[in-house]
Amino acid sequence: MTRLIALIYGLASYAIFFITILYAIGFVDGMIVPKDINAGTEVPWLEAVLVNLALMSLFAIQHSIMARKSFKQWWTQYVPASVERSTYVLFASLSLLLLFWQWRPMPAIVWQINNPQLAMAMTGLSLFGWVLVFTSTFLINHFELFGVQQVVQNLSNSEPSAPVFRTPLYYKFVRHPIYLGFIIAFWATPLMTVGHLLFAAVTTAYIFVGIFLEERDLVELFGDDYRRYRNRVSMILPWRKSERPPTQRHANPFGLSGER
Ligand SMILES: C[S@@+](CC[C@H](N)C(=O)[O-])C[C@H]1O[C@@H](n2cnc3c(N)ncnc32)[C@H](O)[C@@H]1O
Repeated sequence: MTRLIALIYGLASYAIFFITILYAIGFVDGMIVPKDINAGTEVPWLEAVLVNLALMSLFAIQHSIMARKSFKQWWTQYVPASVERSTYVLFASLSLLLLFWQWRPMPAIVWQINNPQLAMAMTGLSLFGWVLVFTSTFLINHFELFGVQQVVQNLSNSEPSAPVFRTPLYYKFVRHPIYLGFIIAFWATPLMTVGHLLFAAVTTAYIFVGIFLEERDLVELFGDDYRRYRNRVSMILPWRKSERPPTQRHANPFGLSGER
């Protein structure tokens, strides 16, 4: 019975996440949803900046803290391990929904593309970013990332699968295609307002902090496999890294050579 409740909870959290990500596309790209990033009542700019920063910080803090191993160890004393990931997904979705609801528009224009073909190309590029995000989650393990695999395994009384290091397709070119997808989706817009710029800049900065924390955990989890991968494949932009032995990189972090 408890396992069935866990499954229903996991599926409900996944459904809320799915609605949230669809809303996020409409919110950022100004499509379909009732309130997008430039909609709503205008308030004094200082109030708008403070409220928007607080909303983004709430998401960032929740998202970073709940993803750490030490937090999970403490938290699973109170929450069954099988629903830990679903709870994380649920809290992240709720903090994003709060952001969409309470976001204060800042409509001053930073850039605007008036050429219809070019404007459409920018929106297309943003949608390509979302496709990159979505498809990359399947390359890693979509249902494990969003907690569904854990509640299904728990229902069938099987052991949770150990994390597997994967580098398929996009992961051969960049280490963080999901984050690259978000950056493209947030910056490629035909109408960049001050509010949208604040959103794109803060989330991009947060992504780089997230990468730092995530890679620390990945090195701990996968050891030399991840270190070698990091030496070989670039972080976010798909250009080839010059291959150098890892020892030389550590010994000589500024790339200064004593050789003449
Ligand atoms: C939201 S995903 C982001 C993945 C990656 N940073 C990206 O941008 O595509 C975060 C989860 O992916 C896992 N992860 C990241 N890279 C991975 C890889 N190459 N293989 C397996 N899991 C990975 C992390 O351990 C973390 O649980």
